[in-house]
Amino acid sequence: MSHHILEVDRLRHVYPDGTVALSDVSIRITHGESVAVIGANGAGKSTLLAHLNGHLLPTSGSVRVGHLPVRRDTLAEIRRTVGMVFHDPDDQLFMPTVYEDVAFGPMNLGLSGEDLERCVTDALRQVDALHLAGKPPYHLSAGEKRRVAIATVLSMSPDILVMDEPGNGLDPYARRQLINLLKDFRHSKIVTSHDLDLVLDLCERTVVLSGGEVRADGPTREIFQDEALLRECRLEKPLSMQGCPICGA
Ligand SMILES: Nc1ncnc2c1ncn2[C@@H]1O[C@H](COP(=O)(O)OP(=O)(O)OP(=O)(O)O)[C@@H](O)[C@H]1O
Repeated sequence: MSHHILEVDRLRHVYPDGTVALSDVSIRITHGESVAVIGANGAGKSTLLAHLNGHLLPTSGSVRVGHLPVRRDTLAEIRRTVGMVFHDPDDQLFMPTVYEDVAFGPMNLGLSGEDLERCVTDALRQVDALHLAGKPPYHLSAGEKRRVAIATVLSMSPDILVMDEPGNGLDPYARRQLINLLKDFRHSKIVTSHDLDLVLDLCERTVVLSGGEVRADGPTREIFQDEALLRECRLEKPLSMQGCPICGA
């Protein structure tokens, strides 16, 4: 299972305009962990996640998936192991129909015929989007697009699932379905979200980013109990930990 270990070592990322989005970030995620990366707007969450499957490459430092360093020449193998749900579903959906979008990855892995059909159907069913199979992605609602984007990644059966704001735009029912789906996913998952109740429900470990640096890394409930840390990093407790404003419970 060593290929399921994700190691980020002294990662620094400077965008071409000189913005230092990440400086000296180190994190080790072992097989089966469920980890949230949280932080205020601009903290560096999306930049960090984009390094985990080589969508961005480090300015310095390194990212490794098991024995493989994330580099231009290892990208194909890295992307078979690390499935990435992007912040914006439009970055993920580009085929004429939803079916073709979900089939794209498995087809490239050599699946065809009934195997391909079963794989696409299963992935769409998991996100309750089978009825959308024949639609063009640009006709979908925001929440439907999000669910289909998740299906394009599930259809590849990744060993590590990386999701940037997976709950964005989902109605409460779809959000709950997503949480249950992710709870059933046996391998490692790394999620960014401003939905801190989702984080509390889903991730036993939380990494707090602020100004491109790791400010805290530990058990999620302990992180959310640290009021000074939350204040400093412009975060708030999940609603479910804020108590009832009427009865004070
Ligand atoms: N392509 C880019 N060029 C220059 N600066 C960028 C680029 N993309 C992001 N940044 C900057 O890098 C920093 C980190 O951005 P990032 O998108 O990683 O933050 P985030 O924590 O995901 O924020 P949010 O919660 O708003 O999604 C910000 O200061 C942002 O302005």
